[in-house]
Amino acid sequence: MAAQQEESLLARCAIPIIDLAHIGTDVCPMKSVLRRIGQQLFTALSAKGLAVLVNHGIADEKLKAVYADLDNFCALPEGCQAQYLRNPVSNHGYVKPGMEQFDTTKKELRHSFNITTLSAATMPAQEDVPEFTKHAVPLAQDLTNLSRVVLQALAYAMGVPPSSLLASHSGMLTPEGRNPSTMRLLYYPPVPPEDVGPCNQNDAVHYTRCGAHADYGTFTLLAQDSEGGLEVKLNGSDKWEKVGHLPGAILVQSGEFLAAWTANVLPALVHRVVVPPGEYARARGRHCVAFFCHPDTDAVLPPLPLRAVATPPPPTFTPHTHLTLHNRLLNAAHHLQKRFRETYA
Ligand SMILES: O=C(O)CCC(=O)C(=O)O
Ligand SMILES: [Fe+2]
Repeated sequence: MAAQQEESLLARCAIPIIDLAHIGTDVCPMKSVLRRIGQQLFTALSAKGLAVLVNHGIADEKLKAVYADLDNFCALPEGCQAQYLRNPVSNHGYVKPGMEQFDTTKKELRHSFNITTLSAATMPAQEDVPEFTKHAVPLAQDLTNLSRVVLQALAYAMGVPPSSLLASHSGMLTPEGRNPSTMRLLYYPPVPPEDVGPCNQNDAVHYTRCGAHADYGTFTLLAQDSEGGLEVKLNGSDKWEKVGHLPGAILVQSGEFLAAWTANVLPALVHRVVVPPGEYARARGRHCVAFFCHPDTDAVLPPLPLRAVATPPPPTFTPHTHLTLHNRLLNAAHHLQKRFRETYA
């Protein structure tokens, strides 16, 4: 009997799929392809808040290698992990379950390793996780380059010079710490069989994987394994919908900075990761890699010359109340620090 496909946005072809074949390189992309991709991305992000990239050139093996490295990191003794704990200033390092909470009513079972600089000295040492740096650095570079392609494509669609958007994001993963962009490796461990506590329902521990939120930056690139659980609220809708899985694809989700900069023409995508139902799914771990693309800390972006877009639907979520406008120029740095204070213990 054929396996039944799960009902999801991807299964219903409800997320625009954008083909990056023939793009060239991030340094010298094909202008005609960039323009086409820019239009498709802009349309997708304005209507849905997300799109799917295929033929992006990042091999699945590279993702699987970092998933395995993170598993090895999570298996280290707590004392050894402790030396790599997240640095609150740089945001680089290991975030153990409970350290970052989006939903305070549930226990969020999630291990993350944030990478904000590629210096080997800040990565797990070879004797702890032998190939961590060897795998993570090239993947971070690939995702930085892919972000540069997305930025240039968006610039075309927004009517600003691609070089201006690249310039305002020029510090991604550079050692000077002038750009908060982050590659995050995520592992969600299996969830205990039932949400029941030792005595009665009031003592029950309620688990989730990642509470509802929108990401803070320009956009997020997201590669996930096939375990499922990612849900989104499409713009204008209050309903949670499963994203589903398309092998090899990378999702693009718009973030709060982009929403603020475009006056919600490109609204931030609200998302969460739930524990899929059923004993089998609960007993399985989930892996994913997110690349949070942010503007430079000192970047000030001008109001956009957006051509009047047909009145955007009312946003599901108005996330940009902390984004500050200085003389009508948008500065993202304070906003990010505020979000970190809200979510990190
Ligand atoms: O695991 C995922 O699919 C999403 C993770 C996420 O939303 C985040 O870390 O901000
Ligand atoms: Fe997120």
